[in-house]
Amino acid sequence: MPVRQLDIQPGKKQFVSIIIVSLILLVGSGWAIVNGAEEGSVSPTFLGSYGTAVFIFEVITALLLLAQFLRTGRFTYAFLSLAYLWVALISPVQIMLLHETITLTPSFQAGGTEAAWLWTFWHIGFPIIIAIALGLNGANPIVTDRPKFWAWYLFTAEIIVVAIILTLSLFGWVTLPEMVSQDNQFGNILKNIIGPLVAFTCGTALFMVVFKGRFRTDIYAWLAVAMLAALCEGLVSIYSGSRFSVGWYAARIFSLISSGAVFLALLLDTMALYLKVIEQNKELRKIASIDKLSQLSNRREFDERLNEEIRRAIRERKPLSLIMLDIDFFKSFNDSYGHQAGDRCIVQVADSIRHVVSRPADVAARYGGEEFAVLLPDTSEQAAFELAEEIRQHISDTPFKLENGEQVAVTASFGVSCLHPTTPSDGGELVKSADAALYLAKRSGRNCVQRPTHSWHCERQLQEAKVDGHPEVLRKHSPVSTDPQC
Ligand SMILES: Nc1nc2c(ncn2[C@@H]2O[C@H](COP(=O)(O)OP(=O)(O)OP(=O)(O)O)[C@@H](O)[C@H]2O)c(=O)[nH]1
Repeated sequence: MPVRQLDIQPGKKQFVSIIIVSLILLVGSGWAIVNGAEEGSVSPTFLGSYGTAVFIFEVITALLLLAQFLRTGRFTYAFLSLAYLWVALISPVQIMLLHETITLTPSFQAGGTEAAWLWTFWHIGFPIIIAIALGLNGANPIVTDRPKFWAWYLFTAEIIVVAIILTLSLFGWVTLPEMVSQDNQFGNILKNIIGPLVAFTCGTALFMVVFKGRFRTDIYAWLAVAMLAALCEGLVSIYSGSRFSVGWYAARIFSLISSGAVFLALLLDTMALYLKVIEQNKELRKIASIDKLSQLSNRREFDERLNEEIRRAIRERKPLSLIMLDIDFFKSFNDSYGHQAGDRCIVQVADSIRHVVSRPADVAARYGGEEFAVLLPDTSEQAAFELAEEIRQHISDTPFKLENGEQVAVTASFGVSCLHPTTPSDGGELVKSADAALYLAKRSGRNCVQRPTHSWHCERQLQEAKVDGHPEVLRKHSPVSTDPQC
């Protein structure tokens, strides 16, 4: 399903930049119209760089706009992309025809007139397609849920049309009216008909972009600049002298601005979207890993971190400890003071855990209901035991305040376990033993900390010996062992 919520609105800085560029375009065109007929230096290398820049800008802009179409399904973006593809396909050939020798190769019957006609197709086709694009962008923009199919269909159709235009222009199969004389002077058709027509279509497209697009997104805002630049190019072309005149150079620069404006907007959009996605990913990760009530890690995050820490402890041959704790008589607390008070009590216990557990590597989590777990990497059983005792003390020293001001004592029971993991499945073993110790704490009268039973330790040592292949330990713990400790 296409995503439609990622349009970036232009900020204050962008509006200021748009106003500055527009003013430069208007003042520059005024100047170029007055001085346009003056001869400039003939620089065929300028044509090469200009052609390359236009082609690259147009191709990338067309692709980025195509991506917008595939994302949103809006036909406006499809046609905007077609407009830029149109220029990308026609402009290299047109610029090659202008290059020094004028003819592309002798087998092509093409020259200055064909170049001028391709310029016409380029400069009239582009604003017409832009105007169509904006015409499709009403209050209820036309969208499709099959953007890929339409992309293939529309792009193929345009490529066929361009192929026909290029073939007709390059092979001399049709005789087009002369527009440029032998000495590169622009003819009457170009000056009196084509130039004004280009200016008119660009003006219409600019009107559509401003009144339909209303600067709602970066793309529409910079598209307005692009169309203003295209309009300036058309106007200056009417008044410029010949190829390589001052006006001709100015028109080429406006053409570059027209090509680069949306390209720049799309680049800025892509950057902004990239940063937004990173931000949202972080936010999503946080939402997915935090328990809403206690703001500690949730069970999912705990399980993930347990696996990670087990792997790390195996690698680094370090101990891993776990504290499991459960609020005492929580059912009767809920029954006596209500579920909401119960919730606040869970938050208070979580605060006590947070107060004591401060190492960044430790993971304090709500394991489920009124049960919590604290994972302590690189921590011995004795250190974990002391930490659990500290949490227990903090919880029992912090009575719960009811809404009527009455204070209620809250306690919790703790199970502590520690092991030097040897296999990834030891995560389950660690939880099981801490849980067993917690059960022991409940049976021993609650509000206390317990470790796993001695027999669990012996069994564990036996397992480790099997894994490490220490026969002496195996012998010590074998069923016929006379070791009084086990
Ligand atoms: N208010 C509240 N209660 C919860 C929440 N999650 C679990 N509980 C309640 O916690 C109670 C846990 O009860 P039990 O498992 O019997 O344990 P207990 O009453 O604390 O008894 P001991 O653990 O043996 O001390 C149940 O009544 C659950 O409904 C929660 O998010 N909020």
